[in-house]
Amino acid sequence: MIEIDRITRLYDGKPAVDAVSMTVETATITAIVGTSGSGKTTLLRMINRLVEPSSGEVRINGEPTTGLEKHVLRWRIGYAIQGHGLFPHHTVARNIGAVPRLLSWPTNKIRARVDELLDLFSMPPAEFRDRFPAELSGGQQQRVGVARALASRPDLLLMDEPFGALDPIIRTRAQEDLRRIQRALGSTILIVTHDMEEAIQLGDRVAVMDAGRLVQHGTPAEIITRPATAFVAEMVGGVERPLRLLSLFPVSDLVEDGPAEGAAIPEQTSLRDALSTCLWTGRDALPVERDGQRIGRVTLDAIRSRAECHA
Ligand SMILES: Nc1ncnc2c1ncn2[C@@H]1O[C@H](COP(=O)(O)OP(=O)(O)OP(=O)(O)O)[C@@H](O)[C@H]1O
Repeated sequence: MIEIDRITRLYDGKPAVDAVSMTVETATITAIVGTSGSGKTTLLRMINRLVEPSSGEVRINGEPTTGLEKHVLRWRIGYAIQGHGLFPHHTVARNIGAVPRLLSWPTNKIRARVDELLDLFSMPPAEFRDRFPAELSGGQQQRVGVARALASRPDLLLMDEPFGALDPIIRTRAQEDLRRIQRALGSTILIVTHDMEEAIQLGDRVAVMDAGRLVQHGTPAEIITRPATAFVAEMVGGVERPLRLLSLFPVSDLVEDGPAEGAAIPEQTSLRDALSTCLWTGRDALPVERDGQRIGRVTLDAIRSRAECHA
């Protein structure tokens, strides 16, 4: 568990981050979202002490970060940034194994960890281990950057706009990969983004920053249905709120008995995609299946009631 306790950073007497407190549970993703200049990067960098707090403290599993040497802290906290920051003259394997090597892991353990991570990121080790960063696509470089940050099994992974440079299709893939890998490894991740869509897709919790303050911290559904301030409501976006809400839930939440015509959809389909299918095919109910077996239906009416944000 990571506890951020009334952490503040002043520049020229003015707070860039103003008494922010937040608890991050182990094995979850928290997305910090806010407009430019709201203090997201400063908050993130105070956690690994790239920026020293003016006041307040951060505790990792109960231990204040001020009690740890900075280099030890950097090993325990992975850091991935936009533009990946790979060493250009080192192979993929050396890049990923950089921190484990500093920690004097045995060579075979480093190699096994590098291969495990490359497999998880869908980059076959035999093909990619010995390449140099310049021989990779932008998306592959970004994956190696994240793999490197995860290599030593850090207590926490900090990510600052890691997908900012990727085109929209690769970006969606990268988000899905991160979610899958985070679940597989049980990693604890704090990710900074200015994109609310990314925050609600990726975060178990979303933390909204405005002018250095944490204005709301909750589940994506809470942020969408009960925005704490006008600023949060604006960030979530008026007309898109119902669709964003529907994207968070699978069809299995609303399965009921009853007739429905046409092709079935899998139960893990999002309600947003089910709505699109209803509208696109002109049906007001869709059969739902699990492992190829029909388990019931979902209706347009049920989807519509779930989409109500009560704004
Ligand atoms: N080293 C510094 N010296 C003076 N002011 C700074 C410094 N670093 C950040 N600031 C100020 O602190 C505020 C928060 O900056 P920060 O980079 O944390 O915001 P951000 O939310 O990450 O923005 P962006 O999305 O544009 O990166 C800004 O007003 C910025 O100008």
